[in-house]
Amino acid sequence: MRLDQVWLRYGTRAPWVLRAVEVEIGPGQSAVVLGRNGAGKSTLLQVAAGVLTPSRGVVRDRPRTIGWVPERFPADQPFTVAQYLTAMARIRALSGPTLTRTVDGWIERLGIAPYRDVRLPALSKGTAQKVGLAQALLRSPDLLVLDEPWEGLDAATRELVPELIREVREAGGAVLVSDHRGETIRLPDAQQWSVADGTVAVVVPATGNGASSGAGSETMSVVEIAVPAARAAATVADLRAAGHQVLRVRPPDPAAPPARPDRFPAPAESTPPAGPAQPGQRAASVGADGTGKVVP
Ligand SMILES: Nc1ncnc2c1ncn2[C@@H]1O[C@H](COP(=O)(O)OP(=O)(O)OP(=O)(O)O)[C@@H](O)[C@H]1O
Repeated sequence: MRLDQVWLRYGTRAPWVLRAVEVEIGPGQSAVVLGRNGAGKSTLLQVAAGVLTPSRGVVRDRPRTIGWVPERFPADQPFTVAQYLTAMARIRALSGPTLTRTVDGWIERLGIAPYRDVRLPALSKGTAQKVGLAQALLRSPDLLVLDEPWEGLDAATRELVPELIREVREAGGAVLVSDHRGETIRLPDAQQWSVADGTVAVVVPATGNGASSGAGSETMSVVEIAVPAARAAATVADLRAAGHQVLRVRPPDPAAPPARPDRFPAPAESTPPAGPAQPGQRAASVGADGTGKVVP
């Protein structure tokens, strides 16, 4: 799945929350979405899950079966846990003994059996969150999107979350998860998507979860280039066609000085050799303000 030049704002006069975002994730991969409060993590996840439609740009190749766990499970519904999960399982085209087995299995695994006949509004936040997790996993998702899944969970279930993520990945699903508690230290091989100022910077780990070009173990070079804003989209297309991975295009920064040809000195003896990129780092961007990173 790829977010292609995605922009989003909550109203025609509202400020942009996401600006020219370019990220992608493939089957079996996971990414942790990081950023300060209000940076746009939930917005990004909702766009990925199809809950929000981009104001501009497109989401390409979104998988068919999506498990979506919002930051706050909407527990204001007049059903018991069992009724709710059964209805959700039907929506996911389960039926008969498979439906019963699946619903019972998740109720058991997430430790919510004592609450199966309790109505959703009466649940604690943590138990409601578990119901939210269960409904997302009733059918093995091709894309699992978890917004702050650790919030309100007890210790045992917090331990379970990385296991659930691993299982989805092993079944070929992709996983996006936001985290402001630092819990994603439990997901060492996930990509990191850092959201700031409406843009997303990507760091791919050296092993285990590389992006689709599979160059995770190579030593990477980072090339920064500047293009006129009007040429940004075409340049991205050219770079992709040439086999480079372009993960980000920075929007114009009005405060930035105009790019000058001498901003990036030509390689010369006096130029200190660039160190290797961070292990596994494959950031790439073409900045309309003139900065960016392209990795072959
Ligand atoms: N439904 C909405 N209507 C208007 N503005 C919104 C809406 N949802 C979010 N925003 C605004 O969009 C910006 C990004 O919010 P978002 O919830 O995506 O950030 P976040 O990084 O997930 O924050 P947090 O860590 O606090 O959950 C914020 O300025 C927020 O106020």
